[in-house]
Amino acid sequence: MTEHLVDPAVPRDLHAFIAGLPKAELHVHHVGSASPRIVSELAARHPDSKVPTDPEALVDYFTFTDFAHFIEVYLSVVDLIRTPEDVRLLTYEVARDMARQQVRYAELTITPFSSTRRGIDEGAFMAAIEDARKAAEAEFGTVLRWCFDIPGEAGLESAEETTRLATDDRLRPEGLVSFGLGGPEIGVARPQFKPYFDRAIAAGLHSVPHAGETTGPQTVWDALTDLRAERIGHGTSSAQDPALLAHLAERRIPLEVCPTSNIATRAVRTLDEHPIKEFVNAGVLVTVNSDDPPMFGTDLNNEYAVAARLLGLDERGLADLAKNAVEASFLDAPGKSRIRDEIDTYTAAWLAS
Ligand SMILES: O=C(O)c1cccc(C(=O)CC[C@H]2O[C@@H](n3cnc4c(=O)[nH]cnc43)[C@H](O)[C@@H]2O)c1
Ligand SMILES: [Zn+2]
Repeated sequence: MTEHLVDPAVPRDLHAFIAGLPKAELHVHHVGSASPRIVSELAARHPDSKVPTDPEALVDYFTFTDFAHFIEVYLSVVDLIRTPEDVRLLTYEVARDMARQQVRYAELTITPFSSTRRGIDEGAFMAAIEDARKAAEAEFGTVLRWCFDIPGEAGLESAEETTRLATDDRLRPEGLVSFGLGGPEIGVARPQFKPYFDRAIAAGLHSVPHAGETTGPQTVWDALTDLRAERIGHGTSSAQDPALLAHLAERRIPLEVCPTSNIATRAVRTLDEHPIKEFVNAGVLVTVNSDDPPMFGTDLNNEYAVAARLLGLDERGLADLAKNAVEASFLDAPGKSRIRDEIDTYTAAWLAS
């Protein structure tokens, strides 16, 4: 366990339980998962980069004044990924870090536009992520699936390119299950992306846009109505609208909650002010996720510890939280059953010991 991530308000044995708990993660970004180890390796390949390689300097570099600053730093890490081999390394090593946390299944959000516009060949990009996915499953036992997201701030050109890459049968990777929308929300209205989501949904992809992370509940309504969202990335501001919470609960539309991310980007002031408990009390299906873990100084295990504290969860409560992510995932029924059974077996053995 990483010592700086041990929350003193959470008993040590609950941290240990979380560390071994089989988990699924539904909201985690590809480039945003590059650990200091991975960043160092990429920076060594591309020494002209301004991204620091020293882990201590990286902590400062990954301290954000607001969401816009976060995106600026994020893009400097994107600039480290220049070749298909960089893409493969990043993807494979991210899976290794997930496996260490007992992540059995992850839907990883990838922004292919950022790579293709920087000159990486689109076919080689798809081959690199697929090669890493297959190797990770065989070697680490972690099943990866992809969400391709539009970087909204990059405009409709990026929406067109992302939709093309996600729906062209000659390119579309086998692991692709969903279609997203990320980046800043302020000034980037959701409805303009409706035609692109319509095409992606028609091609069989699930709709999972970010909404309500840095803007109000209307953005979540827009994501539901115009983008036909099946899950909401963050959805934090839903707490301001009781009718929206009731709608999410009634339709079983899960929220992908990322508590530490919301503090790091200053979308929420403190963890104690985070509305996760309001979501649970309203009957919303809550999943807990790490978003851009090294950039936000967290990992998935820490997010479960945060949830344990904010929601007052014991081992059974944490197992139910892990099962929420399985239920909300786009895994097939046998895949869901397998992870649920593993969670139950692990929890029963832990409680019996
Ligand atoms: O690649 C480019 O050239 C480019 C140009 C303009 C804007 C962008 C982006 O906005 C990239 C943003 C990208 O950010 C990702 N992301 C990562 N973490 C979060 C998050 O916590 N909330 C929202 N978005 C996030 C996401 O994958 C975006 O697509 C790129
Ligand atoms: Zn995100």
